[in-house]
Amino acid sequence: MASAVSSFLSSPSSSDRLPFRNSNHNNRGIATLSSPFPHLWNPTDSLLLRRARICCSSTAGSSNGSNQQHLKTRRPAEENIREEACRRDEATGSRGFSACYVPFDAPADTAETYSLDDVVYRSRSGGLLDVRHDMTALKRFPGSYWRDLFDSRVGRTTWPYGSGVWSKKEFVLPEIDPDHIVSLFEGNSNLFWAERLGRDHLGGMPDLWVKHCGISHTGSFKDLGMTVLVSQVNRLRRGPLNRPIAGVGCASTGDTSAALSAYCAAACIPAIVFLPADRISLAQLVQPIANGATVLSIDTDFDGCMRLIREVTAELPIYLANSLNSLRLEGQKTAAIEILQQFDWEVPDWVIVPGGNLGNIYAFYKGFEMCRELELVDRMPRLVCAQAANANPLYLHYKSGWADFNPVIAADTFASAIQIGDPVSIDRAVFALKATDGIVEEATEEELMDAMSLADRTGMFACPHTGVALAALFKLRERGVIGTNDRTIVVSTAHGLKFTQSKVAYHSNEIANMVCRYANPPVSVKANFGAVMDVLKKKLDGKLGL
Ligand SMILES: Cc1ncc(COP(=O)(O)O)c(C=O)c1O
Ligand SMILES: N[C@@H](CCOP(=O)(O)O)C(=O)O
Repeated sequence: MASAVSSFLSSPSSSDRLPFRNSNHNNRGIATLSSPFPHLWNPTDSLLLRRARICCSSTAGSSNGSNQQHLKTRRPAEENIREEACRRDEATGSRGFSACYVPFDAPADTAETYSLDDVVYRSRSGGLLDVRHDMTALKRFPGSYWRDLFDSRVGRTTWPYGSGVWSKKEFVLPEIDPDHIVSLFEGNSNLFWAERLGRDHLGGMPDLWVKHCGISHTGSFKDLGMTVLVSQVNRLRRGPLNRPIAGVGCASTGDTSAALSAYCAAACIPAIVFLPADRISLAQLVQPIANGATVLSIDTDFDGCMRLIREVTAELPIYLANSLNSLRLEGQKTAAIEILQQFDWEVPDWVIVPGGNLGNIYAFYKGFEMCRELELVDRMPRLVCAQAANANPLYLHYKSGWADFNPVIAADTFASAIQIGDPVSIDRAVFALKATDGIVEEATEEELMDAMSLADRTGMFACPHTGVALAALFKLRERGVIGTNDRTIVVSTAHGLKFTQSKVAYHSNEIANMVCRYANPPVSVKANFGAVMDVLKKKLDGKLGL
């Protein structure tokens, strides 16, 4: 496949390779006339004219306009939801909310800040960055205001709030113009009550839930972060900023690349993805290919790809889309806010997250912590990060009592998307776990595949990474750390359909040194009634009433 794929490859033309211009220019303006993509969501003269026309026509003829404000009039036929949002946003704008980059874990009064319009991934000292919101501005409103506002936006088509990410826009990218947002209405994912798994296999756990972040546009939680990152790139590339960003690039174990490619394709922005050759599933490989990305299948592991993309993005005007870029985490943190919302703003006891490059565990921390600080809720859940034993640098670090961190060479694992030995967000993960009295667990290949397959037996179709999180849950229940009645959320990070090869191997009993306890291979039967009856009698022994 890799060689077939190589014929798809093409490099960006050299004329696109303009140097970045870092700037503090902070655009608060609304949609512009100079978009490089006139065919795409372009606020052209005619849109401005239409806006003006619509504003006039909606005030004219409504002599008692204020009495009717609570009634939403249908948007005019010639206007789409994006245009409607721009018209509305001219009145409301960012309402004084703002955010900037600061060094990760910097003191409140740090002088080192960067505009989100800067292209910057590292602090002056080479450390990680974080997006810091103006909490004083947000605190002007009580927690109940934010709860009601977010609840009022769920499940609507109003641009951009129909997205589970952008329904929390004020907590994400408060200043972005709705016209620059690239959203596929991601988020709002199912919080699945794992009734049978909890009851039959975890000692009667009545309050066990699976947050299905993988039932999403590209089949993983990465969509939540990518809508934010690609929206910001769209803003930078379009007027008035007009930054010469030739494309967006990432290293990936399969899910980041799928999300990046889809969002870039939707926004007509070139995507470049570096994939470790022969280490990702076929379904994941075909996603960026189908979306028209430039796909480089590289003869190294994920950590090698990550080193290369960092070098390349330092050299070329290609914007980095990995979670080293803290913008991504602003979108991913909304999954935590969504969980709170789905429980009517009650805080669960435990949240278990599979970890690889370790951005997501911090994103969950950040979402919960922001809601606590702004008094949407009154406490924090305890976080568990679950790793595959074959790729467990965080687990080893935790077991050493957070002594020196040592990267590892990650071995092959069925949880291929977390086959990462040198996670870029190690500091963020340690911070999140320490702040929540968190725990790190690991799962062997057999444990993760059994846990995934057992969950499937109860009606799920989990991915192996969710299997890692479920295996951690089994262990913590066995040890009595998680109690029978604890409200527990397992974060499912990808769709099982992306990982059918591993399920086929398991159910075919084809995996060396693995018992495959829950394997359920199909039965081959001759095409005659007697043979079929024999199989059914044997299978349903005693349950046929014969
Ligand atoms: C399916 C899946 N689960 C879990 C993870 C781990 O997320 P993170 O890298 O943010 O720790 C990833 C990516 O790394 C993933 O693709
Ligand atoms: N699992 C990830 C690995 C890269 O993680 P990122 O969050 O830093 O982009 C993937 O799917 O590529």
